[in-house]
Amino acid sequence: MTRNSAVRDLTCRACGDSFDPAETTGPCPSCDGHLTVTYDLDTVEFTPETVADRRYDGIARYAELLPFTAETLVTMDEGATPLVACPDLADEWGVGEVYVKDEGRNPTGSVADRGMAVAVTAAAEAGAEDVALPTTGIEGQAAAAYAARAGLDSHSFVPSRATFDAKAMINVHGGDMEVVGGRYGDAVESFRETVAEEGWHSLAPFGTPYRREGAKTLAYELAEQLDWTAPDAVVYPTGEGVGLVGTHAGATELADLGIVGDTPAVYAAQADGCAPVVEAFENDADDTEVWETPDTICGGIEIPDPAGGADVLAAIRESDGGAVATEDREALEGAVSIAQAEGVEIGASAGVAASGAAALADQGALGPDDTVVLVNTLPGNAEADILRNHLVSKGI
Ligand SMILES: N[C@@H](CCOP(=O)(O)O)C(=O)O
Repeated sequence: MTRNSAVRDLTCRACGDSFDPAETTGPCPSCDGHLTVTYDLDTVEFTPETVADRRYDGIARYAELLPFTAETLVTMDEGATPLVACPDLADEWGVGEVYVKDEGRNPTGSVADRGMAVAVTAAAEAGAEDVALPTTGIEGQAAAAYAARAGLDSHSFVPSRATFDAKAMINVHGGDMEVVGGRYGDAVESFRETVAEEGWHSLAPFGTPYRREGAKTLAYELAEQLDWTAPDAVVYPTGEGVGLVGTHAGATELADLGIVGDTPAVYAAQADGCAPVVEAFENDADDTEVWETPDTICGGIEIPDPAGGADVLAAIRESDGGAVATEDREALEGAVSIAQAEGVEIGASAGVAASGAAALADQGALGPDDTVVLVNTLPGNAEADILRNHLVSKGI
């Protein structure tokens, strides 16, 4: 058996239609909306005790709440990343506890590995030979790695500004890459023009229901690492929204199963040079509008038209969270100060989570009794040049 027998169907968030997962892999066939994997939670055996008995450390540890069995997953033990306490930050911000969930310690060095493990498994199960996606860089690196492991060909559409490391590693994994001049929006356009024509299996964010499924595991790990309690707040650097939406979905499942009492408030952290989610949140809108002039040093979250905009807004409202934008300078300062005070190396996008959390603490949204988690999406040394240039610009 390859599929988890607890999976009920794929349900469309927009029109409510449901589909057999054996017959559909992409967006909703009725309306092109986002499909969500639903489970018969009554039949799921998932408790702290059953999890403790598992012989897996990575995401397969939580296979009862994933679409495929542990033995079927295309996995490199992604997940099982450290939750690092940052007491100096907690003191500085006047909040109870601060942790960095260090996703830079994943097999290809980013949070994208979680989703890609499940999405590439789904592609292989569906008999795909080629997978394709638009990417700011790290997701393409992860897709190329997992596709290589599954024996599939991968095609990444990457804006020229993506980091050298990510582009190089796509090639090192044998992935095909189209480097598109311009910014991420141009890469998405080029992807769309090609993917249908070639008949490739889409790994685009929300173009498959399965990246979100892998992203859910971050919430299970947080709960397990905090002795099966939910943190009060998770501050997530947000681009397309897969990570934040998946984290909220995983936390909601744990609450529905009665394993944790409440879900964390999720906060979308963005750079003020490209903050469509923050703008929509502040305007009480249900969906994002295209950000016409995206411009931030944090290339991984420079997403002017997030595919998951409506899903992110629903998740942050449902969880009593919010959205916060800060300047690039503050984000880089946040990343550098965590490296200097706590020793933890985080990337520029996670710097946005740090500066965003500081702003939220300042506004009183995070308080002295709160346990706050910042998600670090990739290792600091993948963006060492950006971080060091910030120091140079300060004359250090
Ligand atoms: N890609 C981001 C991380 C979060 O992305 P999302 O598309 O899941 O919102 C990064 O590079 O930091």
